[in-house]
Amino acid sequence: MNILEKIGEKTKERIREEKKQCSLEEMRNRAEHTTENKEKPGFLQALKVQGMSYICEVKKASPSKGLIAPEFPWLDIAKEYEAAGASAVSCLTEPFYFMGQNGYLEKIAEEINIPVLRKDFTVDEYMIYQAKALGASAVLLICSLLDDVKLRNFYQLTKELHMDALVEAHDEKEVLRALDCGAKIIGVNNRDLKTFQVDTGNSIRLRKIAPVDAVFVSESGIRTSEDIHRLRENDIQAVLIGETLMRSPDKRKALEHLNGGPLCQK
Ligand SMILES: O=C(O)c1ccccc1NCC(=O)[C@H](O)[C@H](O)COP(=O)(O)O
Repeated sequence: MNILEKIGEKTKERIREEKKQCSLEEMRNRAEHTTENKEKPGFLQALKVQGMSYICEVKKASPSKGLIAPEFPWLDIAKEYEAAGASAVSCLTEPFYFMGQNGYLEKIAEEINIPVLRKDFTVDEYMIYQAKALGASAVLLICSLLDDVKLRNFYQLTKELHMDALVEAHDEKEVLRALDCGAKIIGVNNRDLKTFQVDTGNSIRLRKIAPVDAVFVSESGIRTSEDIHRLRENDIQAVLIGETLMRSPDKRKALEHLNGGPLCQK
């Protein structure tokens, strides 16, 4: 089993337990009655800025790096990202490998006016209703964790709930599967899940097989303004950045440095 499969299995277990506290019917009901997000731009819309758009991640720990942020003022971090001009915030809710919590997402979504992506390992439709009920504007659908039927159904459910999905691929075949399910936002992860090595060349290579009108997000391992420049030159419209920002004491300065100047606002 690779790390993603392990996280997927652990997530299935976790959701089985969570369903005992709040059933699928109850979660569906909560999702359908939430009023959160009515005033915010959608996730897809927020990514359509001139220049590069930034999805900034609130991330305490990870399987590849262990503990990243021993001090973790998660709400202040999200507010700092918003003030610095981020297009969206990505919030980890996976507890066992990333030390995330649903409560972080819920409070962040309530307190900021940009969309929040629930960064979790969606393996059950329950998690999509739950994301909506917690205030997320978008969820992550990872191709390698889902068969074609689930990928399509889960994508469809995000649309029914007026959410967006970041559909994540690691190779050519998965980019084609993402497009096939109707994805408008394709994320390519630059992290090799066997070695944890990152190579932004992976998203540049795969950009070429997605249509120009798909919003293409390069995820993981983005460290320098040169990385951003090269991604932008290769028609990549958005980046998802965690560790580099989490380790920067001044998020605005770090983002402006990466971007080579202030971020473009809509
Ligand atoms: O971050 C990890 O170590 C990791 C390992 C296995 C599966 C997923 C993993 N990360 C999830 C992400 O996609 C990243 O948090 C995100 O792209 C930001 O990456 P980074 O900027 O490198 O922190």
